[in-house]
Amino acid sequence: MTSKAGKISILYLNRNVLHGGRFGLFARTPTNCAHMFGARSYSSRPAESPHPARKKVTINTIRKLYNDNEPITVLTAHDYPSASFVDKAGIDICLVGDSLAMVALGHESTSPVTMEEMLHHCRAVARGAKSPFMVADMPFGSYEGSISEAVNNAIRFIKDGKMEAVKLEGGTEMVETIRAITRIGIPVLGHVGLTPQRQSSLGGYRVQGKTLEKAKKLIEDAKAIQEAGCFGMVLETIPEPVATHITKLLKIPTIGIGAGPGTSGQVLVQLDMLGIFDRFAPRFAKTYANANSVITDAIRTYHKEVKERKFPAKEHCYPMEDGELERFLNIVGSSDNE
Ligand SMILES: Nc1nc(=O)c2c([nH]1)NC[C@@H]1CN(c3ccc(C(=O)N[C@@H](CCC(=O)O)C(=O)O)cc3)CN21
Ligand SMILES: CC(C)C(=O)C(=O)O
Repeated sequence: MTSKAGKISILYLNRNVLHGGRFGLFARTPTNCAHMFGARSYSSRPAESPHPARKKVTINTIRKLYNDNEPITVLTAHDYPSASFVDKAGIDICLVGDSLAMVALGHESTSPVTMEEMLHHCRAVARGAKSPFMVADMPFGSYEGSISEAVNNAIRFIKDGKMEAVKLEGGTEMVETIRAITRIGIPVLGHVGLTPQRQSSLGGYRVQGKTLEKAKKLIEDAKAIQEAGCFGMVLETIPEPVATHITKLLKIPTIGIGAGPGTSGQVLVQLDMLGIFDRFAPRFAKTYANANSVITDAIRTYHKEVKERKFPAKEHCYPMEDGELERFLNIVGSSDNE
């Protein structure tokens, strides 16, 4: 390597970091370099099956969790590694939320994300998570124009996106749409309260249902979409007493985000709870890790080690075949390599 090339660091996300040491096609074995350099064999775990035995979560499982009064866990994923984390951790429902527009694509709101983009993310998530029940957000503009468009787009999430259910925002005004989608056998997760796709008309990401009148409207919406056939619904950013009351009133599970502990389950955006997304932090977004600084520190160290020629070390290099090095050096001269 020339000294010039040695100063260029290229970001290469290591699969083993992302997957906690799961090796796939590119498995490295200790024999790659060890015999050449006499290095100690370094840690290498046996290949695991991509998704160790975990029972598939179906809509019946969700129903049973609800009947048993066991909290339902929901977490978003937007790509293959984030989906594999959801699966490995035992989460019940994996949501490909349109919040990916903001946290994974850098948009200012969820509105710009398209059907094609959502389907692209869904397919990656479906490859990464096999056990959770798989739900995708229908993006803004994909279900409001007409019922047939909504139905056709819901079908695309099942056929092309490899999802099992769809989520869509709205209350009484979405009843016919929800009915049409559930009638053809696609489970629908409703979403009322703060509906981010309508943030312009809500005046931003504000708490919803803070007055008696607005709480009553929320209750009406929740009852209407239950009646329309939703298997559950997200209650987003509403006062805890309102969410608890709605949960008691309904016969289907409520999944809260910023709705307090009285709902049937909880959902968070994965990049929020990992402490990676740092553009804003809603009050409800508890961080369970500070992955932003872990990742930044790791990349900083990599950058530094390349600049200082500490990486790659001998154990990251490949030997020639036995006896070939001497023959090679005889031809090219040994001074090059020292
Ligand atoms: N990263 C991320 N996390 C989310 O939870 C999330 C998204 N993005 N994008 C789509 C929606 C938008 N969401 C949001 C965004 C901001 C607040 C927020 O900051 N709310 C204020 C409340 C303000 C009030 O009092 O009305 C807060 O302080 O929590 C809430 C929900 C939830 N969803
Ligand atoms: C925050 C959850 C409920 C969501 O809708 C999303 O991720 O888009």
